[in-house]
Amino acid sequence: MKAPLSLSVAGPSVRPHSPALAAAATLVVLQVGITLLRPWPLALAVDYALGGRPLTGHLEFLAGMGSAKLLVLAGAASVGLTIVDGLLELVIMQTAEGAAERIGAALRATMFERAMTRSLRWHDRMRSGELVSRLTTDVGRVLDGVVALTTSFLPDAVMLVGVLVLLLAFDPTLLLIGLAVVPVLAGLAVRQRARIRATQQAARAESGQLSGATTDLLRNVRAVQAFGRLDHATGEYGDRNRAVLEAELRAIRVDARWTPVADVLLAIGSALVLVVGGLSVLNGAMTVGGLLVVTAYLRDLYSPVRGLTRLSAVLAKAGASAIRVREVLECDEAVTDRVGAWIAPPLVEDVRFEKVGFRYEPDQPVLDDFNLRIAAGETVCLIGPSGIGKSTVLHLLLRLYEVNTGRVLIDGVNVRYCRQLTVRSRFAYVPQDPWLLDATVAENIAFGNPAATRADVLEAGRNAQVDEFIGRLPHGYDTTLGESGVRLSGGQRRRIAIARAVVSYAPMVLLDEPTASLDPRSAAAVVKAIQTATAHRTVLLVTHDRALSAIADRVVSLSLPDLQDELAKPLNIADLRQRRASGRG
Ligand SMILES: Nc1ncnc2c1ncn2[C@@H]1O[C@H](COP(=O)(O)OP(=O)(O)OP(=O)(O)O)[C@@H](O)[C@H]1O
Repeated sequence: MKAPLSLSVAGPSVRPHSPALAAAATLVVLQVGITLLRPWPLALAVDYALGGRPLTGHLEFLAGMGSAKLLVLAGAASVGLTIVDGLLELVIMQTAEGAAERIGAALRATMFERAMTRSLRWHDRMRSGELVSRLTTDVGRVLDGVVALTTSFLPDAVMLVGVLVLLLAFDPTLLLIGLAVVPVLAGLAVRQRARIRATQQAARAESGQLSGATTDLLRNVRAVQAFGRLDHATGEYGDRNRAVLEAELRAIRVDARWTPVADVLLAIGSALVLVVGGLSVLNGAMTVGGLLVVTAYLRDLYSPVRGLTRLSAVLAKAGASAIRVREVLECDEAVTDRVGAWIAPPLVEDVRFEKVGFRYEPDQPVLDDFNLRIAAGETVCLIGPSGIGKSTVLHLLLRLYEVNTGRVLIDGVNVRYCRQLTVRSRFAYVPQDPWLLDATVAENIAFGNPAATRADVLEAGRNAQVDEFIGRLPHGYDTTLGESGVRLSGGQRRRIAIARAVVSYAPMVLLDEPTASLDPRSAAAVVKAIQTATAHRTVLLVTHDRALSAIADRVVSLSLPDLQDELAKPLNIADLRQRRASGRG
């Protein structure tokens, strides 16, 4: 079966919960046994209590009972079976659904972890809304498939076999008549499953696009309002929304068309049995109770047939979602550590770019034969026109992307052979967009160093000039910043990002346009913060700000390749320290 195979994507998350699922499946089989017993009290009432048939054979123990007592017994048995059935249903629901929720949580956690460790190249392509849709809706549908497999497939199959055996023993002719419609039904179910799967796949793809667009538009609500482009936003959302609606309606039409077809076919089978069985009753070849039992069993036979065809639709939907879940789980696009990767050196000599070539897209080189050496303790300012690749240089140092050619070295060791986490721990990064979380000021600063104490955070805040504005926030360092730090000004956000770098104690600080678009007063505060924060550290600074570039020991221009050889030369550290001491650094 194709759909269950695709559900194997949930396998590792299912395994720890397979005992619970197995228990649920066993109880469901027990429930099938109860269902198979349910027609018999009616037969007892009709044939023996009302019809006066003699109680012989395995019913002889009831022979002394009068008709009234037999009727009460039949009623009580019917109620008793219903109660047991209900209790089983309760336990099955709790066990299976509970296990499904746990499996869902585990699957989401695995997917999230997977997504968080994929390369930025992958994230550049995958919209975050699309990813959210896969983590939530698609995981939910895969779980529906797992639950349906546990609670429907096995019992329906057991029920089918059980009823077939009983009917075969009871009346093989009527069984054959009743089964006449089943091959037609099965053929239609197979075709239907393929159609449902295709329409569901299309609907899920459209839904993912809608989630992507929604996240993008909501994140940019400020731009939409500031530019008065509500028409554009609602237009784009409306188009995507309509596309989802149309795809879902198509999927519903395909799904719904199936129900009446199956019901009519099954009704034809029942009618044939009723006519032929009724004639047998009239001929005296069969009792009324017997006919009632056969028709009840036939209903029980059709119920799993209908159940299995419905299951096929659920699995088709789950299969479409499983493909989308699998795309995340099985994506191996990541910056990975080699087996036996080293701990990155402590950065006591230098960092070097040697003949580095890099491109985000195959046909668009960003860096080509790029060389740069930054000695430990040095502050280098990287300048160059917009889009030349300055931020890219910082990304390559952090090993957020792998270089295509050449090498990035820390103390002479290629970062490619070092564990990513240890490489990143050598750098404190202040990105152009400060990347603040929806957490408190203190939590945002401590993000730079999980071991930071409250005192470390406050000291970093002091050094990064956060103290200058913290008094104006309602709860000081415990004020929640809102999504992306919306409750702060640009300069305030940058100073928190600098405090985050300060608290990290990494030997080298990477700063990307930290004073861009700030007014002179805020820029001066940020420059002061940087000077305090970067004392005694190696610094690579990207800026167009003259005041800020003045704190550098060297300025490197990315637009002048002929300078690069000169810049790659080692710097005299003693000279550097002397210049720093004399106040030039
Ligand atoms: N994630 C990405 N995917 C594809 N191309 C990218 C990506 N990030 C940057 N680029 C491209 O790479 C080039 C270098 O970008 P980068 O951000 O390094 O430039 P920059 O010199 O820092 O520019 P600016 O001064 O404007 O910040 C640009 O042409 C940019 O379009």
